[in-house]
Amino acid sequence: MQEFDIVVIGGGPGGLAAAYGLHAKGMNVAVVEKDLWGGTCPNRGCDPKKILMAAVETQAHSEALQGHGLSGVPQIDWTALMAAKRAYTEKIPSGTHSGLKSAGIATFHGTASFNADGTLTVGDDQLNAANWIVATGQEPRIPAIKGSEWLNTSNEFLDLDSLPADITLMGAGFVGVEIAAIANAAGSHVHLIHHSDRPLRAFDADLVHDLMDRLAADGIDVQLDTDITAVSPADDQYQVTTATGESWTTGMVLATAGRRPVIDDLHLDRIDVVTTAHGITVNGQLQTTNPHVFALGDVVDRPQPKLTPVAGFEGRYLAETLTTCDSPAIVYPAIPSVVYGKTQLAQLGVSPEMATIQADRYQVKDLDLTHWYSYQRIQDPHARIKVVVDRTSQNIVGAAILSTEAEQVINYLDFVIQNHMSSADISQTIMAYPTLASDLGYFN
Ligand SMILES: Cc1cc2nc3c(=O)[nH]c(=O)nc-3n(C[C@H](O)[C@H](O)[C@H](O)COP(=O)(O)OP(=O)(O)OC[C@H]3O[C@@H](n4cnc5c(N)ncnc54)[C@H](O)[C@@H]3O)c2cc1C
Ligand SMILES: NC(=O)c1ccc[n+]([C@@H]2O[C@H](COP(=O)([O-])OP(=O)(O)OC[C@H]3O[C@@H](n4cnc5c(N)ncnc54)[C@H](O)[C@@H]3O)[C@@H](O)[C@H]2O)c1
Repeated sequence: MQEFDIVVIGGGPGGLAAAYGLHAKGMNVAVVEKDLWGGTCPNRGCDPKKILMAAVETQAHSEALQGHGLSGVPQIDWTALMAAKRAYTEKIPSGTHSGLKSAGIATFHGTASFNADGTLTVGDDQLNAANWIVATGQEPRIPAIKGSEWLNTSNEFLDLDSLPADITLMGAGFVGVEIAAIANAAGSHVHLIHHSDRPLRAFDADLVHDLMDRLAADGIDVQLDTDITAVSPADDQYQVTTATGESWTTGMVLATAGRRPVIDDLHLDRIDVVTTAHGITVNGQLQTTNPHVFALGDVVDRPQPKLTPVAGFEGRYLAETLTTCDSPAIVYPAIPSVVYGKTQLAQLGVSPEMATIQADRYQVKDLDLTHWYSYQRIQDPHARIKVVVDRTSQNIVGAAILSTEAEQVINYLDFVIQNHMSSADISQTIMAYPTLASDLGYFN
């Protein structure tokens, strides 16, 4: 039996933030990882996705300037782009593991499983700890349809040797919309199929509608209120069938219908940790129903979006609070969400929809940005922002933006909201001009 102060299960961004923080406070820490050290984000999530997106964004900027000083749209070389992605991702697991080892954090590679006596088995190793942190993340959910065994996921897409000429995505959430943008820009014909009329439900409905129009204008076959009911092999392709009997042949079908918590192997029932279909139940201190077991990151059942910076924030919170008594509950700052692509959709703070419901408290400014200098310069065809302003303080408290530059603007607004600033406050800062940052003072 090997004894530790804390054992962290899951070597992703959340687990690693907790492990390094607790180690820095003098704790004897071990981390267990069953697959790739570094977890989803750097191996098969945010980072490889955004490497592919670099080509998409550059192509989109060039496309917008056709007839405005550029001629010829660059084409994506999938093989070379995938090689660039792999050159980055292949170093992640060994680099992450050696970072832990050189810091003096114990590591175990294998699937962790709790025993009824509260200890942990990892292969041939038996571990015991005063406290445990479960940070095992999520994995793609495979819908139970006829032929579900033929469905692939974002894991396979982000490591494809060659891109099929036709690809079908089942679900228009974050993953589906981003993969649609990449595959479309790289030359594949994309079917983006969503079962309801409300894709990207967490985002402003008007801007989502605008985004769907943009995707359709780019040549993506966007079908809402459509259920894929069966997938079957057809020669070296697949036949997709919908509930209304429509069908087509496609080179690959991806389940992009959401993700599920990775908890099956842990046997959490043996140690009285309660879970739901959405993940592990925790209190405000991220403590589970077993007082010695904590959980963080994507595996937790909580309303905050499941994003890398949120997992890291929770890891740092636990590193701080596990070493103190009677710690205060975690308080999340405003959390920006961005759907990347040729056109980016971003949102932060009080949503325009919520602000409209509470109209006596908030004002929503719906601004067409296409004629603003920053967007004319790059010929951004559909830039629009909704800014939420608190009527009493005049502070900006929320925003939703659709534009090729949304990821930058939302991060500037994150600082504005975090620092309780109004446009008048922003005007007291001299920004480099003309830039997206110098636009901030004009938002109300
Ligand atoms: C395609 C895609 C794109 C994304 N893009 C973005 C983005 O642009 N921005 C963003 O902020 N977020 C993005 N995300 C979400 C982001 O990847 C996650 O929020 C983040 O990785 C969560 O970190 P985590 O530490 O909670 O879990 P994970 O990173 O999933 O790590 C959990 C680790 O636990 C391990 N594990 C599981 N069970 C066991 C066990 N029994 N024993 C031992 N180890 C175990 C797993 O192998 C895994 O390595 C994306 C996700 C996907 C799938
Ligand atoms: N840019 C980013 O920050 C980014 C990118 C990718 C993923 N993520 C994170 O990962 C999480 C998971 O992303 P995701 O896209 O897998 O899930 P998601 O929940 O965002 O989207 C899945 C969508 O599929 C729909 N769906 C469910 N069943 C379906 C079916 N049978 N047919 C068609 N559609 C169906 C759901 O209604 C939902 O809208 C996100 O919530 C986000 O937190 C973030």
